[in-house]
Amino acid sequence: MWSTDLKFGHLHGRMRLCWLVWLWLCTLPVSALAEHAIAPTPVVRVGVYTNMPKILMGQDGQPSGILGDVLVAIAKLEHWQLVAVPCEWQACLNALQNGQIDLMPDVAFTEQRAEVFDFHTTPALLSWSQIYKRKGVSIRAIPDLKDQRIAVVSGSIQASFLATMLSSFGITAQLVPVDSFEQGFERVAHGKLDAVAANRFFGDLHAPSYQLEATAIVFQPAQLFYATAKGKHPELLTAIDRHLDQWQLQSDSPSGQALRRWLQKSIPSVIPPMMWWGLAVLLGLLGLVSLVNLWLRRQVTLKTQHLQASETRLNIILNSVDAFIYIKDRQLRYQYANSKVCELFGRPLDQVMNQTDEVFFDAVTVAKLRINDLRVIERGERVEEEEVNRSSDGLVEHSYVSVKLPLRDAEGHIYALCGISTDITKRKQAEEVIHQLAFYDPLTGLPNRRLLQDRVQQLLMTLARTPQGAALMFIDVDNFKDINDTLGHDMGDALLRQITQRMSECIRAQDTLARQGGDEFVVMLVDLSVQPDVAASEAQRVAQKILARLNVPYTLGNLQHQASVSIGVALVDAENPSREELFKQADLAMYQAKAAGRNALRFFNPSMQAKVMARTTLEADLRWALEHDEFVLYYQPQVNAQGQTLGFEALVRWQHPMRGLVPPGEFIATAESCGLIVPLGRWILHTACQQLVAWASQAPQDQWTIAVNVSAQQFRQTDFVAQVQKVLQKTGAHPARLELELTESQLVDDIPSVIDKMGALRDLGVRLSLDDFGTGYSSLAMLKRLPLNQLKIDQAFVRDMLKDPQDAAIIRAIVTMGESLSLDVIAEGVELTAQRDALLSLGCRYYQGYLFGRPTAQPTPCQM
Ligand SMILES: Nc1nc2c(ncn2[C@@H]2O[C@H](COP(=O)(O)O[C@H]3[C@@H](O)[C@H](n4cnc5c(=O)[nH]c(N)nc54)O[C@@H]3COP(=O)(O)O)[C@@H](O)[C@H]2O)c(=O)[nH]1
Repeated sequence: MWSTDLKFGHLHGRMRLCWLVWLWLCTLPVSALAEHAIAPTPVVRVGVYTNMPKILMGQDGQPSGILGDVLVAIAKLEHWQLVAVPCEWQACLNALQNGQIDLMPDVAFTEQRAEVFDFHTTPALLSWSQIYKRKGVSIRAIPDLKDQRIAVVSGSIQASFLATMLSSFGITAQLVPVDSFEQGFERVAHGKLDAVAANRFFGDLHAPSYQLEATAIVFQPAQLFYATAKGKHPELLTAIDRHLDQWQLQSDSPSGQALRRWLQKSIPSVIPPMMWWGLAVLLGLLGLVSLVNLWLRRQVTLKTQHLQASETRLNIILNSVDAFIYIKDRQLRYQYANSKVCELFGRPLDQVMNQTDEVFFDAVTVAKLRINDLRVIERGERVEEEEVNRSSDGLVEHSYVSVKLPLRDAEGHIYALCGISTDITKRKQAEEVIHQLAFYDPLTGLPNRRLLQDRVQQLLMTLARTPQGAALMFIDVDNFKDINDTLGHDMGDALLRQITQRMSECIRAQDTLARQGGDEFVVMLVDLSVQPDVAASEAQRVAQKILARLNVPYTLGNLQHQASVSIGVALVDAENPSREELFKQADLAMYQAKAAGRNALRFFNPSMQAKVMARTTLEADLRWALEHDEFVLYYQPQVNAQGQTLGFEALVRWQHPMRGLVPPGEFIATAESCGLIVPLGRWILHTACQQLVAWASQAPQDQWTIAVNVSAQQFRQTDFVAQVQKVLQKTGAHPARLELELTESQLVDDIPSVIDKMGALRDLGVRLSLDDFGTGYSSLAMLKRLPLNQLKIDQAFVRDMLKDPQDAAIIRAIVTMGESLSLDVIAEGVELTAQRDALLSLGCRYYQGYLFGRPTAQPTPCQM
């Protein structure tokens, strides 16, 4: 039994056990050491600093103290030649790391130190720190440290551990740094400080000589080891472990002897029994803590190894999958990128980290990515979308399917997003090729029969909802077989390509040109007029354009070749029975065109065909009529309430050599649809102005006005104002005598430019009248903005005003409106005196109608 144990003789058995557990030092029969073979004596340089009673330089120049004696005992058994190298603590550790010494005793294990030093496994000594106080200072437990001045060795483990412990208890104490335990003990002894923190070995040994007392405040249990530089001397550590393990089992081992020898020196002869009790409990606890600590360290090591292995495995997986995996923080900066992402960006990971997409993609891509990223980061959505991303130089484009998920912390806050993207560029390209092959003709690149059928089906569905005119044209190249047979298939292909090019120049972007196969093409025209007649003539115009364009000779190799096509047209409307029926109709019409001698156009519907033919003839006749002065102007008087003639409306007639006098209702619409209305309108304006000039020389005609109808197309001409100005200048007509009649429908589109144009006409001095008023949608607000002089009540209201009170009410409203806007109001179609009287009673004072005179070639004033 060693002397300390004797002092515990009165303790309870379990406490003694704790004490023994904690004090691991055991003994081993010396005979066992004889098993070691005697080898050449290696020199072991040992760092020795002074930390009584653990380590100090012995008088024989060998390490001394508990750890020094243990080492000397091991060295003897291992036949090491110990060379004690004196040094200060930090210098010793530096020397060990630099290889200037081989072994260092009294080194507590920490994770940081384990990075640069190796430790053996069985602790050489267990220690703890304790607070020692001056007599008279009242420190019994941790709370008593509040506001005390406590010496701590600067940079020591006690200093940082004590600071952390106090702050975790919320206790403020003044920790005063000192250079050594001796200095700390001295300053406490002299009353400059209240207490000192030291390791228990030093404290127990020196406290009595400084008249200091150990307190019950014990902290920071530590396992002390011999350490070597990392990877340098495993054999030393193995040998130390071997002996320490053996000595644990021996009652009188060298380590036990060393402990007894030095602790005996340190323990004062008289120790208060209560102190022993407290100490025993504490030591027991500390022993337990040490064991738990040891176990925890093992667990931590195991867990760390496990985690490292997991991380390595995960990295291997993440870097080997065929996907782009990345993590972006809330500022959308990359915080992780697997090797596929780094390859894509052409940068190593450290140059990807903390960068945003601006560095890697072009502006359009960045904007699109940002929208999705913010949905994840800000709204916590899981976003799964196809992305087309272009590199920052705009040269490389890839398609991806991307899934982005929010990453949340333990409290559920989103701190990042994780994205997984799969490159589907090749798949997309393959799909595109498949789509191209499935829906497009390889020779011409045009939609094939399948896509055409689909588009026609879509059209029929659209027509069921939104009425519009449309037409299907079957176009077959005349005698194409002969070209193939005589010039060869390559020439035939070349011709088909040139025909394709020319036809695509004849249609609009919204129309479809398709190749059915062989020499058969189909054009689907959309957005035609809802009126079948007009739609037919629109389709006819396109077809004629195609016929003319395709009839121009082709260059095939060295040859000039003349080709033509036959076109069959079927009008499409909501009534069309089915797509198949429609195709049949167009096909049939096309065969009729062929039968008609080729290079021809035929409509499926015979009556439509007749109408189209009639329209074609009419157009040609109108052109002829204009060139050969077959148009004449008729004049109808406009009068006031007293029946005085104020002017006339000019109304065009066609003096047809065969048909006689043709009224405008039979040709104005055709003239409008074929654009002939523009030159015709110019002629009418010019003739009306000439009439004004003819009247200008004598009264009362010099005061008469002429109202001229202006068609929508005419008015829409950008130089219309200039045309009017030119006619006025050329004829010398007085602008104030000219009145232009516009209709409401002409004014509704692009109102600002209409107002500008009307303003410019008013500036010329010309009067402006709104024709057929009441049939359109003019609002008071719009009327207010138009620089008008007159409203002309549509004859439909006048016709029925005597029978229908609603018509009378409308007329009254128009008159009131005119008055409030300071506009003249004239009623047309006045045939009866009763109508005139009723109009007058409603406030309308200007009239036009058969009651006052029919339109005549010679302007004839009212005779009433
Ligand atoms: N762009 C141009 N359009 C013109 C021109 N000349 C005529 N037209 C337009 O043609 C439509 C038919 O005109 P018209 O057959 O001449 O009929 C006009 C009158 O004859 C007719 N009218 C006049 N008084 C009566 C009446 O008491 N009863 C009755 N049943 N009909 C009558 O009304 C027509 C005048 O219409 P409006 O122009 O609205 O004043 C017609 O829409 C003309 O606009 C032309 O030169 N250019």
